[in-house]
Amino acid sequence: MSSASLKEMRNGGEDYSNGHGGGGVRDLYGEDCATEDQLITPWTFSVASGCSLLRDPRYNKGLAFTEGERDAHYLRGLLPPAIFNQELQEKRLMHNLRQYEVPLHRYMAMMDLQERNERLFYKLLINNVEELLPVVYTPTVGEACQKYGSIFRRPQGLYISLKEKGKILEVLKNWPEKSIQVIVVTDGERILGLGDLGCQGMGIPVGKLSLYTALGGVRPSSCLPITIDVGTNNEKLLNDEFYIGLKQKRATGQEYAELLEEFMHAVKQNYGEKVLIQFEDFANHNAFDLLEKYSSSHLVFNDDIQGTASVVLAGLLASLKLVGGTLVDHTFLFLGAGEAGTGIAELIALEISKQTKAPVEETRKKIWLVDSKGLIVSSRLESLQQFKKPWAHEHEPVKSLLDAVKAIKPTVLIGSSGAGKTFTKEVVETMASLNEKPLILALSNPTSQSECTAEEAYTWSKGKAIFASGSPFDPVEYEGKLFVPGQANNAYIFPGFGLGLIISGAIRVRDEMLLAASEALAAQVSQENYDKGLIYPPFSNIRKISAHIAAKVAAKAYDLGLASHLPRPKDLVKYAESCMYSPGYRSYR
Ligand SMILES: O=C([O-])CC(=O)C(=O)O
Ligand SMILES: [Mg+2]
Repeated sequence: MSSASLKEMRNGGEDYSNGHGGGGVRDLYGEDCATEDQLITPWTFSVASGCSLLRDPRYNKGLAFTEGERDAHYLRGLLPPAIFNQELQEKRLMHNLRQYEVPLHRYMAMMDLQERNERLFYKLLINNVEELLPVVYTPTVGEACQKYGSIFRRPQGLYISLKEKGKILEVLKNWPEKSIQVIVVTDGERILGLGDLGCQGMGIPVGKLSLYTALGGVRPSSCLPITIDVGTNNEKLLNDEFYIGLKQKRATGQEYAELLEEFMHAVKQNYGEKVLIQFEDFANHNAFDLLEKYSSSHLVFNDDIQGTASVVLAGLLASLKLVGGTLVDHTFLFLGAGEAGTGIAELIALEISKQTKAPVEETRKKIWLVDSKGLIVSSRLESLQQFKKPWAHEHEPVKSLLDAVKAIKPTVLIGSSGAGKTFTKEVVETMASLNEKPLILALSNPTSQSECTAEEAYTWSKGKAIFASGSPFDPVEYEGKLFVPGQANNAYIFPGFGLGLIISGAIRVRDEMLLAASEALAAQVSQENYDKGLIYPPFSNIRKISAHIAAKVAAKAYDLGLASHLPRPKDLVKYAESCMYSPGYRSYR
């Protein structure tokens, strides 16, 4: 197939095919935010090329190429005669997907689609979000990471290993897209509640970024998934001949810190100050340090600490409509004092402090955490890791969760330990005996690590519990009544949060922005949702929800003087909506 050059460019645009294989129909995104309409004409040029156009997922439309496009782009004979519109393609693919009974097969079919026809992939994901979220994201993505070595086909992100030390800037330049707005990076040490999956953690940044696009409307071309490979301590992977990562124990200490430092520096040098770096699924011992170290010099966000905190706070604020009172009337008990547990605890304390004007040192006293050694109390202070110290309140030692529930008498019980089946029948029954409407959140992912199932929460509490979980559960019928569990997953927050940072050109993340995001999400829960006992709105409305979250986050960035995109748009919700990527096909004629 010959490749004839047929450029129609205005404004002296440049060829973004960047020497990594060319051809196809290319478009230029010059602006940080441009609507789809703006993107169609003056910025489009084409390099007619049949086969390479069909093989370029960003521009391929498969059977949806029109007669005219087939003529203009040398596609004649490369496709069967039928022409399908995108709706028919969507219908066909959804039909095919539903034939697979094994969730991992659905995941693989979706990944194939993403690599074949990106717009169709996003069309499916956006229009069938409730059905497909569990496929491309939690829980199936967890299994995909566990088996990533054997299902690996094409690299979907950048791999930066110890071998690239000293060359990270060059590695970043190998990525074909130049205008990056969001990076999700993991070092694979704590993938969901599944532990150290090393280099195979790549499924997580890929999955999170596909939600940035589908749920938050961030353009796919400006998203970059990265896995940092410093080895793994997972013996099974080290002994697996199909393992795709470095076969060595994890580098730690200075060696680790130096690689991360080089990475952070290279990212800023290559993409500037406004690129958002989302840390994902790092182990506790690195997550807190990295966030603290880089939050004053980079635009960084830790999804497991801050995103989870924001989504849980939103659920708590919304739940007050069902249980009454204000936040300060509640007592909180956590099982798990890692990133999620302490992150959520701190954000609750900040919100109570904001509402009551009491200092945060005081408001923390309503919040108790249990870790693997029992209740965190002041007599343990010396031996506690730094991030647990603020939660060491005066109390006698308590060993088990059940005893802690009995001693503290919480109104809200939150599981964030990554360990499944830890909310036992006795724990749930005790919560129900102490409270008219106990709030029980089983946040650990994927489903196998959930502290209890939705069915257990409802039956053991005799229908009294208000329940939400990190991984999705189906509705449960108990004594003739249907209970619909909520999904307290950070996927509600990070896409809209990131969009808010992008549209305002924010240069730093602040806690006030997280509080704003929580309040925005809570405000999206409708009376109809409350009537069903829900404390989160359905994911089917997520794009609208994300626009509202983005608007509140952007507003905060402007208020705090951290926004670099001036002037401030008048209607931030409308502006956020206008910036969102939409996956409809564009005409190449
Ligand atoms: O990925 C998810 O479903 C939520 C999350 O960040 C985690 O569990 O680490
Ligand atoms: Mg995570």
